[in-house]
Amino acid sequence: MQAKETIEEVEKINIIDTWLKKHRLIYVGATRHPFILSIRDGTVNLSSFKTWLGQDYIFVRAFVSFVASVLIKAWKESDDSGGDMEVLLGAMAALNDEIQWFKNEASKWGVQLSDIIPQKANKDYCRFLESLMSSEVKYTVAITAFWAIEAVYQQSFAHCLEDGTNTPSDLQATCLRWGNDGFGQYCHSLKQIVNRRLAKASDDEIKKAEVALLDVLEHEVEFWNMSCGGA
Ligand SMILES: Cc1ncc(CN)c(N)n1
Repeated sequence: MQAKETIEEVEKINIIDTWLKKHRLIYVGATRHPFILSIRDGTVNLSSFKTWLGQDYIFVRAFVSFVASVLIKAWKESDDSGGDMEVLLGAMAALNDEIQWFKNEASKWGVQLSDIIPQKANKDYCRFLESLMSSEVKYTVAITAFWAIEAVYQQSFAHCLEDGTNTPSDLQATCLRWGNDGFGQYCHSLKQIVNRRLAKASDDEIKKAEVALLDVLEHEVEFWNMSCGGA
């Protein structure tokens, strides 16, 4: 009995890692997608890359509003003992740079951002973000989704920068954008916030946060599929 309680306590401290083990298949599907693997081995189709670039620019604009809503929830619901506001403000500032980065990359690759029409997977993902912006959705659930969205990109693009990969030199900057150590550290800070919130959350919130994580992973897979010319 004593031993079982100890395991449960340990799992409560790091619920995220427990979930990532439990949902390993879909997590690997999102972070080791064929599109990412094609960047990593240098066989990436440049028209797929340009599709991803244009569609992601639209996504990031919706993502900014979502992050603003998470910031508002943090202000209303968090005791901020873990410096949540600072981390979220840093995220907003990074997204400002990210939007500028997309504009520069688009002009480099000849992608006309004003002509981009959002595809179904992108519209579905943006609608999901909007659903999380509702005041009915708790901070713990929204920040779990937020961490997952950032972590998928960090894990995916860092994979393309490992030793022995064949990532094309003109895509290195893209991989570094999300695969750099600073972004990894930022994702780690978000994960700590999420684990701290989940350790204190009600069973209902924990259940909703786990569903939000799974929803994010499914949307990320669909987003990569769309970039490869799927849905
Ligand atoms: C689809 C998607 N997911 C995540 C990220 C990282 N902010 C992004 N730019 N686009």
